[in-house]
Order: sequence, then structure tokens, then C-alpha cells
Amino acid sequence: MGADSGRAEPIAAVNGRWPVLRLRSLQLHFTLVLVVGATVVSVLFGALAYLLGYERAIDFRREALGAMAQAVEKTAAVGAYARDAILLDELTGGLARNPMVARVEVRAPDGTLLAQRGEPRAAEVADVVIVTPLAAPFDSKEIVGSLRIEADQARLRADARGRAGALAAAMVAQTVVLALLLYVFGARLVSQPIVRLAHELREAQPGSGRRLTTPWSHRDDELGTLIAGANALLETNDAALQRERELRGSVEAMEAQYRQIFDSTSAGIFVLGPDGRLINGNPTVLKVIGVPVEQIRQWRGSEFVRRVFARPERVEAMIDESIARGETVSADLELMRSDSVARWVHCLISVQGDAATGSDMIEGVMYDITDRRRAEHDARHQAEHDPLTGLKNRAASEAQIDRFIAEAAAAGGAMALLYIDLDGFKQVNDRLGHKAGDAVLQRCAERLQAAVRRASDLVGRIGGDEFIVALTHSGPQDIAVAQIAQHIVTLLCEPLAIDGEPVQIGASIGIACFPHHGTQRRQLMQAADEAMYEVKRSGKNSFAMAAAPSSAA
Ligand SMILES: Nc1nc2c(ncn2[C@@H]2O[C@H](COP(=O)(O)OP(=O)(O)OP(=O)(O)O)[C@@H](O)[C@H]2O)c(=O)[nH]1
Repeated sequence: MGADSGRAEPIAAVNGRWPVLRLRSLQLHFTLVLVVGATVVSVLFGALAYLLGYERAIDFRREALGAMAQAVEKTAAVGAYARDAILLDELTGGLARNPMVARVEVRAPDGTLLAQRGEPRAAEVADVVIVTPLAAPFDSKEIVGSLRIEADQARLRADARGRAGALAAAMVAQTVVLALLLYVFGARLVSQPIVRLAHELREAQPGSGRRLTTPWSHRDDELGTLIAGANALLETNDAALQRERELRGSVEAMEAQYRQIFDSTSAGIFVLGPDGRLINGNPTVLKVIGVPVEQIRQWRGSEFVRRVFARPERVEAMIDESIARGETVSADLELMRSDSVARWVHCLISVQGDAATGSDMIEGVMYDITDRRRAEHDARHQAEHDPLTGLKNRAASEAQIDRFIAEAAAAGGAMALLYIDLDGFKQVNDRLGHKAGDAVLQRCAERLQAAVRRASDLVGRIGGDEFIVALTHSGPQDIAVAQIAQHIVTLLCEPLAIDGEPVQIGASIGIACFPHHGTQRRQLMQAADEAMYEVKRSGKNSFAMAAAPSSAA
């Protein structure tokens, strides 16, 4: 993070060697405390020093005057004893020359003024007065007078104020110098290293490998411990970042691999939300279903399943089954045709609970099996159909007849079997060749198919020139059975032209019905075959119903 980002920092960036003071910075607080403390201390101690200095100066002067009085006491005593005016005048004059002395007088014990210098003052003004009793030179018990020295109050106080002021100033200066020293040492020892440490910490980007430098002078102190702790934290942080980077790298590589698999796999993968909306799908799924992604994005709700699969109800059943069984279910599903070509997929569906949303996610994997289905269909068709005519072969016809019988038995209905054998076909082969015979067989197959109801009926080729037709929902009494049989005879008797050559054949048809002529396919086939031979025997080109069961038995 850059130095300018985030909220205002308590200490500004290093400006040269000294930190710039900012509001709420430690240095500012320290400085303010120092200034206020120094001011208070200066005022208190300055005032105290002044008061004490003043008193001390007054006392000093008082003691000095007392010493003066003591020094001249003997002489003054002699002068007073002897009433020597000259001596006393000289003495008082000498004392009065002292600039601190305002007035000096010598009095006799009775109060008579013997000598004096200076003007008399009001008693209350002269608060520094030295009065020394004068003892007789030969008898110390005899008082011969007194010496009174009064100080010059104005001068004395001015002198005391001067001395007290100097003392107070010295005290203030001492406090200021101490405060300055404290500021300088505080800044150098605490603020400046902290600011530099903060600056280095800002520069030390996570994972950069940078470490904080410990100044030699702070190697063993609290700051050194703090830097060592910060470096240990950076170390741990770097290691965690490195681990996280490696982890992220491997996760990204794995994701890229999965993405590559997801994008390039031949399987179409899709994820549907609980509402059936497509949430994710790989390119293959878009290719398989053949719908542009822009179009899919417009689909809402369960439109994906309804628009992609030909039978969406089957997919919905698979989803329900997967939820019920908690397993993946799979099936071959036909896709909705965008053209006439049928497309098939093998689809695996599994429903997973999404822990994040608490709802089910439908995961689907689809493989395009259209080619396989087509090959299977072709193989099955080949196995079940006659390659020449395209009709069902004998095995497939018999299987189909079995199904018709089962359906009719289940429904209590009927079913008619027409056994058809061409008449005079051998001559075509003999006269025009086998190829022309094949062409005749093909034309006959077409005519047979045209004669029956294609959707529900069966037309099969069961032998060389033998065909079978099965008519569902038809019994021996149905006029439609005889009509169709007659129609077939008529159609097959119509002349043909093969390679320009006229061809004339005919058909003999034997009919047997379920359940009247038998309940088993074999019985019905045999009955119809016998009826057909009966027709052959009686002149061909006609049809006949099998004999009644009682007579057949
Ligand atoms: N061209 C061709 N001929 C076939 C094929 N299968 C069988 N045949 C011939 O069909 C003929 C069938 O014989 P028939 O049923 O006796 O011939 P037909 O002349 O119809 O005799 P009737 O049934 O008694 O009227 C035989 O000559 C077979 O060789 C085939 O796939 N192609």
C-alpha cells in the first residue's frame, strides 16, 4: 500500500532527519507535554527561586550590617563613654558611606543623640535596623549608649530583587535547557527511530523479502526488540504468502487442466440449476445440441430440457430417479431434430446438492452416439430385412407376427395372416434371367406394401417368391380381409415391363386368422400355407381362407 493511501498517519514521513510534526503525533504530544511541563516548572521554580533569593538577599544584607555594627562596636563604645563627638562623627560618617546604609546614629542611654548621619525615617519603612548596645570599655555591664544602623530600604530591596531575579532567570534557563535536551534526546531516541521504523515497514511490501534494519545503537534496547519482532512477523508473513502463492499456482494449474478437459473433451458437459436453467456448458455440448449459445442464453426455466431433448419427459424422469436413488442414471436419448436428421446421445444425469445455495444442481454428461445408433440401426435393419426387396425377412416377420398375436390375445382381438406365393415366377427367371426375376420381386414387394395399411400391418418376404402379410384387428368374417386379398391378387396379376419385356405373373394367397385358425404362429402359418396350396391346386391367381379349425384338426 502506498504512503498516501489510508487515513492520515499519526507520524508523517521522514523529512530529512527529523519527523514532521502532525496532529496527534507522539512527537507533538511529547513536545506539548515538554513545553507545558517546562513552563509550569519554570513558573513555579522561578517564582520560588525569586522569593527565596529575595529573602536570602535581605538576610545577607542584614547580616552584613550586623557585622559592620560589630566591627565598630568597641570604637563606638569608647566614643560614647568619652562623649567624643569627633570620634563618633567620624565613625558614623564612615558607616554612612556604605551604599546600603541610610542612617547611622549613636545615642546615650538616656536617648540623647550623640552623633548621627542620614535623614530619620518612619519606623515602619526601616525594616532592616541594627541596634547594638554599647558597653563601657572597662565594665561590660555598664551600657554607655547604643549604635543604630538603618539600611537604605529602597536600595536594599532593589538589590534583593536583582539577585532574586537573576536566580529565577537561572532557574528558568536551567528548566528550558533541560526541556530542550529532553526534546532532542526524546526525538533522537524514540520518535525518530519509530518514524524510520514506520517508514521501513511501509516500504517492506509483503513477500518482498525486505527486512527492517536495526541501528547499532538500538541493538539491545526495546526498539531493537520491537524491530526483531517486526522482522519475525515479516518472516512469517512472507512464508505464508509463499505457501499461498504456491497453493494458488497449483490450484490455477489444476483449474486450467480441468478447464482444458472441460473445453476439449468429446463429452458434452452441462450443469442445470434447480429451475432447469442452463448454468454452465462446455463447447462440446453446444456442438452436440447444435444450438448457438446466444439462443440458449435466452432460454428460461426448464426450456433447455424441453428444447434439447425429443422426449423431455424421459429426462425429467431420469432427474427424479437420480434424486430418489442418489445415483447417476444414464440412457440413450434422442435429441430434438433441428433438421430431418435424427441425433442421439448417451446421457448421464446426476443431481448434486449445492452446499452454497442449499438447492440441487443437475449435472449432465452427453456423448454423441448418432453414428453408433445409425450403425446399430443399419445392422439391425440388415439382420431383419430382405436386402432385395427391403421387406422384413422371415425371422423378423415371424417375430412381428408373434407380437401381433400377443397384442391381439391381450386385447381379445383378431389378426389375419396372408401367405402369398407368386405364380409363374420361375418362367421369368428362365426366360429373362435371374436379374429380371429380382426386379419382378422388387416390384411385387412395392405392390404389396401399397395394398396394406403400412403403419399397423406387416409385409414380409419369407422365401424365394413367398411373401407374408399380417393384418391387425382383422378376423375371418372381416370383409376387408377378403378385399385386401383380392386387391393383392389383382395388383400382382397386373402386367409388368422389365427392361422393355412384358412380364405376367400371378399370386395364390392362403389366409389364416388368429384365434380362429390357431393361437400359435406356427399353426397359423401352416394353415395359411395349406390354404395357399389349395388355391394353387385349384387354378392359382386367387385367395382362400383356411379351413375351419374343427375340419383342420
Ligand atoms: N430371381 C430370383 N429368383 C429366385 C429367388 N429366390 C428363388 N428364386 C426362384 O424362384 C423360383 C420359385 O419356384 P416356383 O415357386 O416353383 O416357381 P413358380 O413358377 O412360381 O411355380 P408355382 O409356385 O408352382 O407357380 C425358383 O426358380 C427359384 O430359383 C431370388 O431371390 N431371385
